[in-house]
Amino acid sequence: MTTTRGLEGVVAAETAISSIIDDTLTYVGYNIDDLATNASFEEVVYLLWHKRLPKADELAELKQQLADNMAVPQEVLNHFKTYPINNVHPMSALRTAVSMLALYDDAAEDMSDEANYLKAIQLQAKLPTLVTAFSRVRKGLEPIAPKTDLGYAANFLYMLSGDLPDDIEIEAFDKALVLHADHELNASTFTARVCVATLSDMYSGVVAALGALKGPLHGGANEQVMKMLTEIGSLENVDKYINEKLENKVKIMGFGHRVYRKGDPRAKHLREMSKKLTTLRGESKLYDMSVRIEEIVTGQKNLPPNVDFYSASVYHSLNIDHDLFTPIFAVSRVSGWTAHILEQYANNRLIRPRADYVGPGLQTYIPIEER
Ligand SMILES: CC(=O)SCCNC(=O)CCNC(=O)[C@H](O)C(C)(C)COP(=O)(O)OP(=O)(O)OC[C@H]1O[C@@H](n2cnc3c(N)ncnc32)[C@H](O)[C@@H]1OP(=O)(O)O
Ligand SMILES: O=C([O-])CC(=O)C(=O)O
Repeated sequence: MTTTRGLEGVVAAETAISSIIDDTLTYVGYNIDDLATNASFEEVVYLLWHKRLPKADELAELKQQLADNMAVPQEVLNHFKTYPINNVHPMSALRTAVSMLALYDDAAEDMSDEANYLKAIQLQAKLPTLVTAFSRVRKGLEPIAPKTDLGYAANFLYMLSGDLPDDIEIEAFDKALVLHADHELNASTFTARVCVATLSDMYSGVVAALGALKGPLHGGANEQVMKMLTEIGSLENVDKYINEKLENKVKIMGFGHRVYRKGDPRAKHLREMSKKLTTLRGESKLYDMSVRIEEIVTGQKNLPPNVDFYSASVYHSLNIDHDLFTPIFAVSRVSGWTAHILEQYANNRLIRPRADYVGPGLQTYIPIEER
């Protein structure tokens, strides 16, 4: 048996949801550049779930379904109030809360196609409410109920701050959601598929995926990028800081990718948004620092930025707490996870690879008193 470390290059599933071919990302055959420029997040969610773009009435129906299902059970909100708040990362709170949601869904164990589609809607609708409610509860504030007349992106920003967001904020956040929605067989999506391939339920698949997304080598990198920018503090400090890290073989968060070689096509959209929003907020220093970091890392290591690099300064400019960046990634990616879970159920086979055993050879059991 030969081992492929990290399953690099291994093709482990067939999918009709998204593809990365020659550094081009498509959702159901639509180029990400086209979608980022033209599509709303709700359209993308419909596309991933139904493998086609919605007609106007279908989009209106989905928007209504999402708005109607955003409220979460009071028991789940009350549970947040019992957490040792200073020690709880919002990704851990979200992971726990999604697991708890299953307890209040009468159809959680119903494996029919109809019930599974409704679960996807429930999850997509409720994640923004969970993330924003947790953020408020830990600040001693009451959660804000969603407004059914707001779109998905606007509702998130509204529930977070209590203020109605302006058009620029809504457009930027919506685009960020579009860009993060799906990405072929990334680690969290693979995790979700492995979980539900045992014919476990959709909530379990999403809880597993949240655990995988949380790590700094995957979705957790966006929070780490902001931590790095904060530590660096000024444009003058960038060269010394980054060069020292590279010399010591410390990874620069937000750079590199397992699949892309020339570059992540999503990064340029986020770079553009970062420039616009940081300038608007009078914090263009963050953008300038990011550009200089990119010059050094790309120049020295030939590692282009990934989706997590410029999203950090974008979310910061939207006044979002830094440890909510990864939960926001989940709010978008749950669309991809649920699409992949539905695809896995539709043509399921248990995912069970082999391991190359490298431990000791056959040993004779020694009774405990003789060891
Ligand atoms: C949404 C997402 O998940 S996008 C990815 C988000 N993650 C990050 O931004 C974390 C930083 N990046 C990384 O850790 C990696 O580039 C990964 C995990 C994304 C992909 O990496 P892999 O394909 O596993 O490559 P691997 O980690 O083996 O690195 C290969 C070489 O490139 C180097 N390298 C890779 N990424 C980086 C980086 N960000 N900074 C510096 N060096 C890096 C490694 O040190 C290694 O060097 P070596 O061969 O001299 O030991
Ligand atoms: O595909 C990957 O390995 C990671 C990634 O960029 C994503 O999940 O968006």
